[in-house]
Amino acid sequence: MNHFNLPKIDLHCHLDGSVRPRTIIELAHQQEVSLPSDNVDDIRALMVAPPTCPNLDEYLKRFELPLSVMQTEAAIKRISFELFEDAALENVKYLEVRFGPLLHLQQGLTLDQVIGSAVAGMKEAEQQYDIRGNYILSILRTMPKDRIDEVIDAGARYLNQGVVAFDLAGSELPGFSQEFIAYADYARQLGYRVTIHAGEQGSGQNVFDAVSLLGAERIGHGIHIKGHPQAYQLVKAQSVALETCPSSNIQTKAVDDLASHPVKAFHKDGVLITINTDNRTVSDTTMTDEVRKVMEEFNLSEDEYFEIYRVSVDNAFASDEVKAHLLKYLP
Ligand SMILES: O=c1[nH]cnc2c1ncn2[C@H]1C[C@H](O)[C@@H](CO)O1
Ligand SMILES: [Zn+2]
Repeated sequence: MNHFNLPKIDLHCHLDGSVRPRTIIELAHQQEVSLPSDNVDDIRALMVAPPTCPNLDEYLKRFELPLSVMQTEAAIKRISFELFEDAALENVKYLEVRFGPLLHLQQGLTLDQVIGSAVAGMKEAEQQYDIRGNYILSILRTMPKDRIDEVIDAGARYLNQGVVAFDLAGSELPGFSQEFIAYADYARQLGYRVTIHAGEQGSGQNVFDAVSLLGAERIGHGIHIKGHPQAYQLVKAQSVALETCPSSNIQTKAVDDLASHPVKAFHKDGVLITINTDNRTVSDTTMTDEVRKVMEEFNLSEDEYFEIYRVSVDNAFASDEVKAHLLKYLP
């Protein structure tokens, strides 16, 4: 099986967790940001979360370095372009990238500049490569809530022209959904689709709440619906697709190891699952690696791979035209 050649779809990939280490060094020089080292291997070592991360919060510390150089329009555009380029070069045909616009305001950019630069980088890559994409705007659950509506309003200018969805990311506390009902409602009213990180660090109840209170159509990770019958049934009944990210799930201790990842059991039982990277640099991975790991660990046939590919197409926040294009890659 040549996993590199397979057409692939990544629905869960963070911009700031997928920056090339060499780009960090070049941008730091240009921006006169001081780095602990100019050696690409040293920088990579600082960016990649160790397999021994005690938890998600430890993993999230790896984003500070990339974010320090992602505060100008040119840097955001370049990093967006390079992410789509890297994905296209390993046969990813469709990529949904997410990031937190509020994390990019440290040097005076407006939200429109931040979102516009990310979209511009993606569009440039779409012109050059056989890849299509969209952006998802993430709100960090631990940040003050006073500017969330501004993010939603700023992104609305790009809706269905590069921006498609609203997400909640960052540390996951029990019952977080209650605090975000009004924001998710507002985003849905304006036409955003909704996906929420839940059941990664937290319990299956968080998945239940994200679907029932926030209207999540997809769930980032969702591992912990295992062992929570109500959440499991709701996800199945409402055909909510799970964006699983196997390597990241091991690093953050959402699962002990790949063998105990529920991805195959979910798939066999009719839970909609997709395979994604989460963070290409922080999790030191690619779509080729994620697909290979899952297929080898669980002995998936090519037919089973394409069943999962089809779930990704069906649940992508893409236009009908893009979905029709993606279906052409099925054997
Ligand atoms: O796997 C994750 N779970 C929760 N939050 C995450 C994960 N990966 C990245 N993030 C956070 C850190 C980033 O700064 C933010 C926006 O991309 O999203
Ligand atoms: Zn994520």
